[in-house]
Amino acid sequence: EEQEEDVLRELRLFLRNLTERLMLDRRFKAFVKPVDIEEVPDYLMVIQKPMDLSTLLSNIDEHKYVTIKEFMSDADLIWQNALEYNPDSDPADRHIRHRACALKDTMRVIVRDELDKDFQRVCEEIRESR
Ligand SMILES: CC(=O)c1csc(NC(=O)C2C[NH2+]C2)n1
Repeated sequence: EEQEEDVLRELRLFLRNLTERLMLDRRFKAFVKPVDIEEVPDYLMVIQKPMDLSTLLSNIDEHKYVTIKEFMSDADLIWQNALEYNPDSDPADRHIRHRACALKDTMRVIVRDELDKDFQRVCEEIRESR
């Protein structure tokens, strides 16, 4: 009903704000756009489910996420993919892994500190009712 749509509108506002803040952070520049398959032709041989911050933003606008858990499943792909694609000990791999870990921790801290637990539960109830 309408009150449910009010809740989901507020969730989308939170998710857009979170995603936009991550996109503005210089550390996460490599995660803003999809990996360019022309530049990195082997990427799709290693990574089954590519994800990036601009794709998250499009998904939000397409009402893909009803709970924070669903959003975090996609958002976690970004840093998980980076750790998988960059496993070596060379400095370039270590550098992007460091940024992937910073992305993971930054997202979790913002969600823990800024998303109300009761609000999260209301979103879960809506998902279970559909
Ligand atoms: C988004 C992502 O995970 C990404 C973009 S470039 C890259 N890795 C490299 O450019 C090389 C460093 N060793 C391979 N990883």
